[in-house]
Amino acid sequence: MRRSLARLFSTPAAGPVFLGRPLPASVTIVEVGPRDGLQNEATPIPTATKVELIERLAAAGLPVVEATSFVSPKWVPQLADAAQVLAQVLPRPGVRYPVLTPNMKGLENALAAGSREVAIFTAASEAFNRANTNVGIDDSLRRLADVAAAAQAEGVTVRGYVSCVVGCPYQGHVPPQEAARVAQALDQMGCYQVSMGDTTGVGTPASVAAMFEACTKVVPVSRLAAHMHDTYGQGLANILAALQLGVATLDASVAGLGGCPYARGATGNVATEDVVYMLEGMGVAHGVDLPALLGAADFVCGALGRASGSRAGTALARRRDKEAGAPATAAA
Ligand SMILES: CC(C)(COP(=O)([O-])OP(=O)([O-])OC[C@H]1O[C@@H](n2cnc3c(N)ncnc32)[C@H](O)[C@@H]1OP(=O)([O-])[O-])[C@@H](O)C(=O)NCCC(=O)NCCSC(=O)C[C@@](C)(O)CC(=O)[O-]
Repeated sequence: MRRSLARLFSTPAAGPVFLGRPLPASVTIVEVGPRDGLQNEATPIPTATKVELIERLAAAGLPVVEATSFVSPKWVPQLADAAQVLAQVLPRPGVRYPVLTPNMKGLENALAAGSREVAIFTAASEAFNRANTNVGIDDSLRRLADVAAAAQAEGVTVRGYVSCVVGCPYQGHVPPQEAARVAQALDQMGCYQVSMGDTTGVGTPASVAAMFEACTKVVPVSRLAAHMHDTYGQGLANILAALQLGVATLDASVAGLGGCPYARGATGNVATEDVVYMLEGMGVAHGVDLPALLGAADFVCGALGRASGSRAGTALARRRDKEAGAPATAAA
């Protein structure tokens, strides 16, 4: 598989360049499949399956695997086993397992479960934020400031999320300045990074670039991440737009799993396999072992009884299986 991929791509001589402009030499992929991917699943998934998925993703070289959420089990029943998941995941050197915490109760539960990194979340859309967390944007920012301060007092790292950064299922267009205002508020709370979420995948490279351009006026690009859903098939194009602006942290979900329970019709994040394939082809270092990632995708798709949502993953798995059946010389 590695040799056959190497035959597809030529390595750029002096760092990755696209249309004459440099891209980040390396990116960090934040794997959100076990949290964002599974939170919307209607059928209960055994804790052991979640734990095995997380461990397979970590073993595939993903340095950050968002493991679960300490949210209300009434709101997101699928992740009610958050503490058990964290208790069972084996620590792995160099890998972090952040969890979502919407409020102080979530933080207390996460700390009690031994979490060392949490993510707080709000939205650039008033209506979505009320649907997702029962409060408006400014009230949520006040609540989250307390959560961030309490986490930091315990030495726990805090990441921020802004949802609906270009469009909202309830109120439509979201102005870039509003996304930037909320990103700046999270940045000022001491979040080490703010991940900008196109929750329903309605963005296009133009709207995503405009949003990031507004954000980089108030938050350094090194502290921004792209969290693109692929509902309208724009996920990779939107990621490319973000990369061109220097965004070097990309959220993605193995097999393209996911969707937000409070954004009806939204499908999963851009698939990790698709992102890795694009980065590989463009000469951007990503640190992920693609065959191991394909193995994790096979595992979760088998457990959920469904086909992968990743186009690259599906094609690569077909290629892998063909090569495995072919004589060694033919696969060289
Ligand atoms: C924020 C709340 C809790 C407010 O929900 P609320 O109902 O307003 O909460 P409350 O403070 O009034 O409490 C009501 C009950 O919930 C309990 N409770 C309260 N908090 C917790 C907690 N943390 N853990 C466990 N239980 C909790 C609390 O103890 C109480 O229990 P009762 O007394 O009735 O038995 C709720 O709205 C919630 O959990 N929302 C989370 C929704 C969610 O997880 N959405 C998906 C994640 S965000 C996302 O996917 C977007 C993202 C990040 O991926 C980026 C993108 O794509 O855009």
